[in-house]
Amino acid sequence: MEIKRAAWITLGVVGVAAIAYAFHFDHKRRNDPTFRRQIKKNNRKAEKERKEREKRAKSEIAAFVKRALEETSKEKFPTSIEDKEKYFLDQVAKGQELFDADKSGYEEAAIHLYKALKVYPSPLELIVFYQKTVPEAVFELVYKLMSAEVKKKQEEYWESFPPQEMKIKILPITEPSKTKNNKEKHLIRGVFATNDFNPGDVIFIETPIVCALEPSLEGTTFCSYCLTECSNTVSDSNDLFGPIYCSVACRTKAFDEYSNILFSTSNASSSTAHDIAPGHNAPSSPSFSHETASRLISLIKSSNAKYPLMIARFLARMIYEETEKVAKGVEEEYGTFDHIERLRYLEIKPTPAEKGEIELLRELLASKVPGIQEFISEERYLMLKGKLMYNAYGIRTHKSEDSHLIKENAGETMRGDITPATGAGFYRVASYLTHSCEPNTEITFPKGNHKLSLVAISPIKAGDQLRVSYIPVGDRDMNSRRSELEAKWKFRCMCPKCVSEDSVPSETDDERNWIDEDVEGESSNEVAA
Ligand SMILES: C[S@@+](CC[C@H](N)C(=O)[O-])C[C@H]1O[C@@H](n2cnc3c(N)ncnc32)[C@H](O)[C@@H]1O
Repeated sequence: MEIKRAAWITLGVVGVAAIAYAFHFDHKRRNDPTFRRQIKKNNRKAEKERKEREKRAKSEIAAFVKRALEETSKEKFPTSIEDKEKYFLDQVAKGQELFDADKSGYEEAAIHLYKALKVYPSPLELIVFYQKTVPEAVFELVYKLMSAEVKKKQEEYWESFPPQEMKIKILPITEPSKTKNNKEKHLIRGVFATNDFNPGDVIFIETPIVCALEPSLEGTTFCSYCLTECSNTVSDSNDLFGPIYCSVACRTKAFDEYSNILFSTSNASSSTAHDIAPGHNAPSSPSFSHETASRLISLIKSSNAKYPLMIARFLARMIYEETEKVAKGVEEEYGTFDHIERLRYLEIKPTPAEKGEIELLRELLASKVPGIQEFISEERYLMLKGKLMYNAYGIRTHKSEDSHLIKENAGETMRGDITPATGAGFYRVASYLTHSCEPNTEITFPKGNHKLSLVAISPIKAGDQLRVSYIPVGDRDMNSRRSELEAKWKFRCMCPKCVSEDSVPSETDDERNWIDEDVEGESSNEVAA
């Protein structure tokens, strides 16, 4: 009881002293200019010291990141699975030893853990594990290294893509605002020639990342892989989708890139799977879900919807790339996902149809790649669908008299073509071509398959922007062209023809303003539908 009382008295005395000091302080602050100046000076000094400390810490981290990335870039990473395993365990052990010893070893520990990450097949899983097990300060350093690497890779992307032999560059453009009252500028990219071209010249040829036939043509006389019309067909009796191919080469590519993962009941590798005569199926994969695959197939066929198939193929292709990377120990500098990251897209609002597609895809792929369910989030699926639908081109390989065979799904056709397409393809470079009502290039499929050729239709000088027409132009007036583009593509056409024909020019209707600096974070600058 006595102790408690004494404690209260002490607290009371201290409290009274503090309040008295606060009064004194406030009084001085209000009435004594020298005191006020002194306080301001002290505050400025403290703020300066804080900023200096922050700056020092930042530059220490920057120096560490630079040193660590340089050191890692000189490292000869193992390629075989056994050597990778050994290397991984060795790096993790060294890292742990260092961070267990004391704080002075944190930086070196982070470098070892980062090196371990570079050979681990699923780095994201490992990062989550690190977060739970290594000291927070070490984790922060590893995370900084990873972020710096991603940033560097993004900055270097446009140095190696597109390859020089395509004779084009993809450069940022500031797009004048879409509406006259909107002063905001949007940053997009366009394709520019690096050589001169004459009408009729092929500027580049491109193979799609993925493509798909209109579902009503599957299993008829069109190759499911390259979309060509073929008289001699090759089938794959192990594929529940029932595709036909124009050649063994196309069948093998389709099997390796996606059908093996999606609809094939065969568990064998491509070299053996197709040597099995039709009717003599290879043993099916124990994890393969016939039922889920069949449900996805009937969804695609009954609704005539090719985009769920294109997305399934796209995701399967990503899985294929990852497995190739692990098996061969060689990593493509930029994977499929890196290529689509910067593309614009239309935001798609989820409908019950999309929710069903996502569920089926998740179920199907989870039986092949455990843990992929989380990757196929609703947001990511819709983003992928938006990017594919907004940027894909219709591929026309059929004779016009066969057009009646095609039942296009109106909800999936954005381009205003008069004749239906045989299918659609999603291309890395062509996706960046902007529209003009007076285009200088056109997209063709001269080989009658999925290979896209961009052909010059007027003289082009190095440095000119290459533009195609998204809509039939003919002799339509500016308002009609702009309305179609606004309705289907959600942008106000600012091509030179529309700008010159616009009788009420606005300040945003000037010629485009080319800029050199890199565009950051475009993946989020989607055009709202
Ligand atoms: C199919 S994407 C082309 C890819 C785009 N250049 C990019 O950076 O991802 C179509 C987008 O390009 C822009 N665009 C294309 N042609 C245009 C034009 N004539 N006038 C204004 N914007 C255009 C619009 O923002 C439209 O949303």
